[in-house]
Amino acid sequence: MTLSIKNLCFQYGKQTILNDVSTTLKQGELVCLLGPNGSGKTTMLNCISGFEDDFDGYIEIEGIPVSKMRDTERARRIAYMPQKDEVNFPFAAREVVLMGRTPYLGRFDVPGDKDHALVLAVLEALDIQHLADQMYHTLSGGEKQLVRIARGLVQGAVFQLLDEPTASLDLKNEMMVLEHISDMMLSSSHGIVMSTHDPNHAFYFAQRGVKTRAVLLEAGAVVSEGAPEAVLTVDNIRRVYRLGTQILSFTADGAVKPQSHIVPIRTERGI
Ligand SMILES: Nc1ncnc2c1ncn2[C@@H]1O[C@H](COP(=O)(O)OP(=O)(O)OP(=O)(O)O)[C@@H](O)[C@H]1O
Repeated sequence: MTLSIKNLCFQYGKQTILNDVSTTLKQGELVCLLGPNGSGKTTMLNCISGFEDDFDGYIEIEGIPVSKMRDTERARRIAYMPQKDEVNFPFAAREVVLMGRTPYLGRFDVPGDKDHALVLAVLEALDIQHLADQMYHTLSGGEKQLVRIARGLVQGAVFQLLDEPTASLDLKNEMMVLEHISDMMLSSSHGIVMSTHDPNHAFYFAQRGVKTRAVLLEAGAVVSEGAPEAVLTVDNIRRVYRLGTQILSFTADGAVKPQSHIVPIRTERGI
């Protein structure tokens, strides 16, 4: 299955946010969506998920426009983990995760044993089972993030859109989420778009053997896309972020291949 984005343009009022973006996401492939603050990453994910529908261009799965799909049909194909969301009612974390099963329930159905078991399994996989009965609104930012990731996972959609899933996570939880995403990619046929501010995430996934593509946005347009080493070069990063970097290579314990690692050196303010 392929998710195709063709000539996507989006404006807020008169401000162009996305300018003729075309790319694809195939099952079995992970796209790291990178770009400076305000370059349009979240807006692009909002358009793909159907959260924003007032765009020009096409977003299709196997030729069927996502905007023409019924909500449940779309939710079975695309799960969206937004950067932030407000759950305004006093739900326990486990109930928030259980909401991911909604696309599989009829209007008057209640979740069954299988749904509850899946929720528990995902909470355990993310090592947050101890949060299950805590009220969502009382969780820390990082804990909420993990609960939202769990909700996306139980949704079981082919395509997963993750908006900065590791923002506000501590070092260990960031690595755990990266490991979980790469394990999921290696053991199933999901397609993932993950926006991130850390280009090293793309190198990490590629090094783990995940079919990884980097897409670099600047001011709402794709400036480069392809294999992480081809996109995340010193020149491209200087051009897009106005940041001088060095790319190091190291071989992690137990790894067979060396992994690249971008180290920021200095900004190029005023240039
Ligand atoms: N509701 C809105 N109304 C007007 N402008 C908006 C709105 N939401 C976002 N924007 C603008 O759209 C542009 C792109 O925002 P977007 O959140 O997509 O960028 P981003 O690449 O995800 O940024 P970040 O890395 O900071 O999360 C920004 O200039 C932002 O100010």
